[in-house]
Amino acid sequence: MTSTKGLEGITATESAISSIIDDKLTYAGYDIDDLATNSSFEEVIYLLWNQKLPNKKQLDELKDALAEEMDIPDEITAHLKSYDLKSVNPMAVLRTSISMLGIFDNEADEMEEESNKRKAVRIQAKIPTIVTAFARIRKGEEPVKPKKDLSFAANFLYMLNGEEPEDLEVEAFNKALVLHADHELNASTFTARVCVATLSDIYSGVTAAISALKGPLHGGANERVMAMLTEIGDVDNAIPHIEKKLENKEKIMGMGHRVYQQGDPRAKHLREMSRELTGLTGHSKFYDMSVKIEKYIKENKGLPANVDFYSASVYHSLGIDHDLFTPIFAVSRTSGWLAHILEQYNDNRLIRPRADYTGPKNQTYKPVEERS
Ligand SMILES: CC(=O)SCCNC(=O)CCNC(=O)[C@H](O)C(C)(C)COP(=O)(O)OP(=O)(O)OC[C@H]1O[C@@H](n2cnc3c(N)ncnc32)[C@H](O)[C@@H]1OP(=O)(O)O
Ligand SMILES: O=C([O-])CC(=O)C(=O)O
Repeated sequence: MTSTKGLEGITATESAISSIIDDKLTYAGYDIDDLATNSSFEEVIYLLWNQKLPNKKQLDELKDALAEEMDIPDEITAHLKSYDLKSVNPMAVLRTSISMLGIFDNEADEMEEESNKRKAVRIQAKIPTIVTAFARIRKGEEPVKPKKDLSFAANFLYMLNGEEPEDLEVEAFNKALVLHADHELNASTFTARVCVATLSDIYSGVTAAISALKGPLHGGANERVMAMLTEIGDVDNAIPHIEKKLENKEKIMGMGHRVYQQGDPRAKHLREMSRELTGLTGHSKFYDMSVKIEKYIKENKGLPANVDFYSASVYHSLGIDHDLFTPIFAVSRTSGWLAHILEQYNDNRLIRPRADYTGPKNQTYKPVEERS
């Protein structure tokens, strides 16, 4: 047997949901540039789950179904109030909350397709309510009930801040949701598929995916980008700071990608949003630093910025707490995870690769008293 570290270059499944070919990303055949410019997040949810764009009636039905399911059980709100709120990691809270949500769903273990589709709507609808309720509770504020007539993006910002957002904020947030929604067989999506390929339930699949997204080499990079920019503090300090990190063999968060060689097509949209929003909110220095770092890393390491790099300064400009950046990624990526989970159930086979054994051989058991 020969193994490939990190499964690099291995094609592990067929999928009709999204593709990355020659550095071009499409969702069900639609170019990400087209979707980022024109579509609502709700349309993208429908697209990922059905591999076609909805007509008006189908879109309205999905919006109604999401609106119907946005409220969360009181037990989840009580659980969100039960933590040592200063030290808890919001991704750990989210991971636990989605798992707990399954406990309050009577059909959690039903495996029929229609039941799984109902649960997909339920999970997608409730995840923003959970993230925003937690964000408010830890500040000593009461959760804000969802407004069922707002768009998905507007509702998130409304539940987070308790007031209806400006159009520009909604537009930016919607675009960020669209850009993060799916990405072929990334680590968290693969995790979700491995989990449900055992015929475990959909809540387990999403909980597993959240666990994988949390790591700094994946979704957890975005909040670390912001920590780095904050530590740099000043545009003139950007390159010396990066040089020092590289000397210490540290990775620069938000840079590099397993699949993209030239560039991540999502990054240019987030770069432009960062330029605009940091300019409007008096945070231009974070954009200026980011541009310098991106250029330096490209020239010196040949690595492109990934989706996490500019999303950091975009979310910061929207006034969002830095440790909510990764949960927000999860709110969006849930749409992709659910699409992949449904696709996996639809044509399932257990995912079980092999390992090249490198440990000792031909050992003989000795009783503990005889061991040195
Ligand atoms: C949504 C997302 O998940 S996008 C990715 C988010 N993650 C990050 O931004 C974290 C920073 N980036 C990384 O760690 C990597 O680029 C990954 C994890 C994204 C991809 O990793 P891989 O394809 O496994 O590449 P790997 O980590 O093996 O790196 C290959 C080489 O490039 C270097 N490299 C890769 N990324 C970086 C980086 N961000 N900063 C500095 N060096 C880097 C590695 O040190 C390694 O160098 P070496 O060959 O001299 O040892
Ligand atoms: O595809 C990957 O490896 C990581 C990524 O960019 C994503 O999940 O959006």
